[in-house]
Amino acid sequence: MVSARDELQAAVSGHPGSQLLLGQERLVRAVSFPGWLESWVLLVQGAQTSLEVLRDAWVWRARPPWASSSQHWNMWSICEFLLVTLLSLVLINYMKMQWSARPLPPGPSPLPLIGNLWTLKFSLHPDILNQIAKRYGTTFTIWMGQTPIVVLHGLQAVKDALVSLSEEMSGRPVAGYAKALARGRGIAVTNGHIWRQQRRFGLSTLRNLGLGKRGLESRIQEESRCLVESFASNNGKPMDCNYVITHAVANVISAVVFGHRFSSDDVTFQKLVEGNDYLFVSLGSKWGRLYDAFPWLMNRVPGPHQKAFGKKEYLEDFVRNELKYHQENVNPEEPNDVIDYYLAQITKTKDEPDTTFDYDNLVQVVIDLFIAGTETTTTTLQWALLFMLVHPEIQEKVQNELDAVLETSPVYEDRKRLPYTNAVFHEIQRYANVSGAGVPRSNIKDITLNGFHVKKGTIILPDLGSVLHDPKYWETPNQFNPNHFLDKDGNFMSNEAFLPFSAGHRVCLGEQLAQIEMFIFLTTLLKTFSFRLPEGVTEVNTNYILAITLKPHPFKICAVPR
Ligand code: HEM
Repeated sequence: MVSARDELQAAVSGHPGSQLLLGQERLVRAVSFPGWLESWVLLVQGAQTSLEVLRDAWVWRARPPWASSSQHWNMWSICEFLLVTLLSLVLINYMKMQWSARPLPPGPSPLPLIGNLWTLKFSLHPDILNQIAKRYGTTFTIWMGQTPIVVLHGLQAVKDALVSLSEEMSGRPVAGYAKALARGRGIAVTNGHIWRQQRRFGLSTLRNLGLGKRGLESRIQEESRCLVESFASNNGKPMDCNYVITHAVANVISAVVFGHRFSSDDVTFQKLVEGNDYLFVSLGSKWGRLYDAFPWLMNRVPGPHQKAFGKKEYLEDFVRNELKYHQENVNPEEPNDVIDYYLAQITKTKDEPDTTFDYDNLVQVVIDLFIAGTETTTTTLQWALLFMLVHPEIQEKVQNELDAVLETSPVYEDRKRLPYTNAVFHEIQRYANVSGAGVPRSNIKDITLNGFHVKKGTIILPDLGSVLHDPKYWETPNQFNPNHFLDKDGNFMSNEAFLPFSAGHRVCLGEQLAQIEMFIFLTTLLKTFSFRLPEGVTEVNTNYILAITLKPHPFKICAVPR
């Protein structure tokens, strides 16, 4: 076989323009798909030849050796060559995308390099995904740049994958940015053995913490009393409730993981909450996507992603300090929080060769619980208060039911005696749809989805928003309507399409904690205050802001004591 270098040399000794064309020709031959391997060899050879020509042109400047004294390097040829090379590369890239799209479910045609990013407006907008589903059905493919994502739309498609193929669908795609932040540790962005061990530990610890007299519920009740004080201190004046709710929710997680709460004046705690918030937002940012695409480069350039790494370090130091305190002061016989349980687990498993329980994983598990549990719950509670402002008649009906039923501080068990309140809280979660299009998964084995063969390792997005608004399961999917959860006699009625926490092996780890928390916070607040719009304000924006969660626009609220 004649090597690229031999061909180049032959060309150099021949016609002056032929070496320019050689690289082009190889690139064009690569497009004609002789086969994957051959195609790549030609592509690499084409690029190599082209680079060598350019290098020589640079070294010899305006006078290459084959040129006679009157012949000068023609800049036009270089420009022409570069243009054709570029176009060829774009064309190759496009054809490769089309080629790899063949076995995947149908979807809008991707553009070279950017895929469907333009159509998607560079994010996973629920309305756009709806439009695509109308055209291509419940299982379709979109391209985020060069990466195909199979989207599952509506309850049936999501259930067929997450529930019927729970094990196969239990992978999490871990792109560059999340990987760099979590460094392969913890629960939310790990896979395989490490994920299984850490997740199992997380679940059993949350269950253990729910029991006993210092159980989760009494901690949440304690926090709800502090939240009431924060609202009350504003004396019914207009306030932005984001800050107080975020602190209350972060304090519940603090109680779970560190075993104690923090005063909202505590500067270190404020920095923890702020860092946690920053990291969560940055995970969904454009800088994060740039990092996914060019990790080597992004590691070397400044930007908000570098700030996120700094915040992550602060969070890690914070957790390590707590860890040290626990090691020095806590009785291992009486575990009281996640750190205590984890330390006991490290000791218990230290001689097991395949153990993944160590201090680094401990730190990441704690951070995962903070990141996954704070923003989602805070945002849902914000939506809850916003919907109460927009639907004062619903707020009043809930309050009447609470007055009639509750005599003492609410406990989660009370939901069974409060069917209307329970229905309203479920409807808040359904309608708010804080997880938007959901969290991506990947399949750990080859599977068939809706008749399409999907190869192991494909990114699959179970669109949870489409389930929570699936017209087959909700009478008025686009209206806030508590009747979605009530039967004709006014009893609470569950709905199989209520999946805000997802489903299957990777279902939200904090589902129960979040539900208890939201129930106790909201019942306590609505029993104590009437929530009203500030005087003179007649309208509220109920559209969402598309961040990593679907967030409400900032709003002011008056908490008037009842
Ligand atoms: C309203 C509140 C919440 C909502 C709507 C929510 C929703 C979700 C969703 C949709 C997922 C992705 C599941 C999947 O991969 O399909 C998830 C994962 C997760 N959530 Fe939540 N969540 C909430 C609260 C919490 C809380 C309070 C905690 C912790 C205490 C928590 C911890 C986690 C963790 C650790 C994961 C990753 C699980 C894994 O990858 O195995 N979440 N959550």
